[in-house]
Amino acid sequence: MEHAPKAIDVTNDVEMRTFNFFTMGIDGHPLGLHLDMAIPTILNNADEEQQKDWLPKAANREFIATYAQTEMGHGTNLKKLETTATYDPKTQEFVLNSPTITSTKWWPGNLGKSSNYAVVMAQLYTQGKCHGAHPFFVQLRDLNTHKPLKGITVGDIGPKFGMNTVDNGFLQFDHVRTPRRSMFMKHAKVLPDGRYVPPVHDKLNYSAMVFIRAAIVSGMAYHLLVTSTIAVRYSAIRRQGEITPGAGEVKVLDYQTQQHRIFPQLARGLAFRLSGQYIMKLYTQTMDDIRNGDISAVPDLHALSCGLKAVTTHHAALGLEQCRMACGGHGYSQASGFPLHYSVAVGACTYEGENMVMLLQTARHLMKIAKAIRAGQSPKSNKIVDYLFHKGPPKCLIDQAYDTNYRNVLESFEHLARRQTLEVYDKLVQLQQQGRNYEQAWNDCAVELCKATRAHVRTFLARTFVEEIDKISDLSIKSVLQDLLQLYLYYEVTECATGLLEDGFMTGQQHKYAKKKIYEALEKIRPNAVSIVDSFDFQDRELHSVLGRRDGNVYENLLKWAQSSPLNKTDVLPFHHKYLGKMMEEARQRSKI
Ligand SMILES: CC/C=C\C/C=C\C/C=C\C/C=C\CCCCC(=O)SCCNC(=O)CCNC(=O)[C@H](O)C(C)(C)COP(=O)(O)OP(=O)(O)OC[C@H]1O[C@@H](n2cnc3c(N)ncnc32)[C@H](O)[C@@H]1OP(=O)(O)O
Ligand SMILES: Cc1cc2nc3c(=O)[nH]c(=O)nc-3n(C[C@H](O)[C@H](O)[C@H](O)COP(=O)(O)OP(=O)(O)OC[C@H]3O[C@@H](n4cnc5c(N)ncnc54)[C@H](O)[C@@H]3O)c2cc1C
Repeated sequence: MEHAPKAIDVTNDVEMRTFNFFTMGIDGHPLGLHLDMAIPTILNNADEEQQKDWLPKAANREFIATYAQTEMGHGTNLKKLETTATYDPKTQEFVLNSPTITSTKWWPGNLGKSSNYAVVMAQLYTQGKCHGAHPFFVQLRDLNTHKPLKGITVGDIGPKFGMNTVDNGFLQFDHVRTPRRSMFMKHAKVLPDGRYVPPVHDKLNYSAMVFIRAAIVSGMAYHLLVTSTIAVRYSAIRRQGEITPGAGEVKVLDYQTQQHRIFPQLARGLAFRLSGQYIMKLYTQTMDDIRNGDISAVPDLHALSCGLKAVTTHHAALGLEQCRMACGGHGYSQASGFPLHYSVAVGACTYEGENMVMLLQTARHLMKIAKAIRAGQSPKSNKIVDYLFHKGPPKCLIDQAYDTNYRNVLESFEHLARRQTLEVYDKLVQLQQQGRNYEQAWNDCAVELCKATRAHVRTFLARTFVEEIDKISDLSIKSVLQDLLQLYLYYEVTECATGLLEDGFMTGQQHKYAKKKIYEALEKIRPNAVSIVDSFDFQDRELHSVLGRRDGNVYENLLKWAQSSPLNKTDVLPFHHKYLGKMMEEARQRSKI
């Protein structure tokens, strides 16, 4: 063979991600931010010349870059970031500075020890005027010695709740000079003489955040499917108690309570997976549109990605905990894998926009739609929000036999989202009429605004699930997935029942009907549960779980796992006689006296 094939093509994004994932686990690694945020920023925010220079080197890993935006004092409110980048036309350089303690960059992943470059978000000053936060591509460490460059203080922020294989870091600039062209110039620009050229849309600089918010949806699907795999497999091994006295101990998966705990997580995982694919396609399409000068889809993408990010991370956090508790005492052991999966997954409730803040971003979008509805405007052929303009049935019809393709269930979700959106909009208007300014009124309505977003996102997730299952042509696969769909839809109906009952849309009888449909779905899913999770084809090394092993050999391996603990290297700990042994010996001596 002339050229032996390389094992991994490091410039191939998919190959690299797969390789990193299987070799470095799920709790992060030194290239995470480089691949997930720095490269997307270069792709979407660097101009052609900058891309030519930076992209091949980034893909080839000639440097490692991170995304340094959050500061000790501000993460959410980007307008108040304090790091400054002041343009000096004499030298055609920007001067980066961290004027206060709170301006210290804090949290960026892989900044602590690994990265030698960073995308730095800083307030751009030129010709005496501030133009808001803009991204700069800044070298932080020497390429040979890896020591911080002059004027740069950088380090690791210390252990965290989880993801401790990621070196999240801090960073300060003391009047560090960087060339004019280190500013990302695809959208906004600073000309050599210092003139500022604004972007066509002032949030295009935020596209890397939008990318991760969209990616998180599939990430949460992954976590939920992994942890429900562990819980289903273990529950099919674990025997405890009897259902029929004298008939022998049953697998705990046969208990209805156990199924009700685990199967909805499985169903939600699938729903998130399907919506995750949708939002990623929307992201790619919108970025292509932006490249072609069309920015019209940016607000829709932003609104949907924020809402999905918040809802899916929150439900994943709750679902993971249910899976852990479903595994009883062994679920609390690190051998279960749950501590690892949980601590990684819940980070996403916070990073890339704190969840409440994200829900409120989507609500801004919903309020604009409500305003248009109240003004009598027509929908704009937008698949995601048009339903808000339509009048649905006055009464819930979920218990009708003719509910083809769950139209009546979807209409119930739509009804709730429409009512919640319009009611909170009316309250916002009313409060302003009573003298509150918009921001005060907004804060007074914030909890209800978040509810509107959740109802809207629930509608989107459910509709996507129904539409995607409808497309499946293999009837045996479709039938299994339809059971999960049934569970998902009626479970979600009961989850938002208060809202549906509140205005008399749904009756108590219909609520009971939804519960009956849940129990029916649990029964249908039970015989297929293990095959369903096996079909995801997760490798044991992904699950990190003795309880979730594919071969089901739990007990023998649990014992081996415990025996391999460092504490069990010796029967007697080396310091035993110095402390506990001594204490007991002294106590025994005293009691003899
Ligand atoms: C197995 C794998 C498992 C799971 C994970 C999967 C993938 C994850 C991969 C890797 C994860 C690893 C590590 C994690 C990395 C985390 C990195 C970070 O956290 S980076 C820092 C993230 N920071 C934030 O998200 C900050 C949150 N704040 C904001 O985004 C904004 O400030 C704001 C809250 C949205 C408000 O913006 P701002 O104050 O600037 O503006 P206004 O409120 O006045 O709004 C003005 C106007 O603009 C609209 N808007 C805001 N943002 C955007 C946007 N991005 N795009 C489009 N439009 C936007 C806003 O809605 C307003 O619109 P208007 O209503 O006025 O029309
Ligand atoms: C694991 C992890 C990795 C991270 N990686 C990076 C990284 O690589 N790069 C980077 O730049 N950053 C990173 N971050 C930082 C992260 O993006 C921020 O922590 C996050 O955006 C939340 O911002 P905050 O910390 O300022 O929270 P705060 O805004 O201080 O939130 C505190 C509370 O205030 C509430 N709140 C704040 N503003 C409002 C509002 N307007 N309305 C209602 N409630 C509000 C929030 O809902 C929350 O309950 C990371 C964080 C974590 C945990």
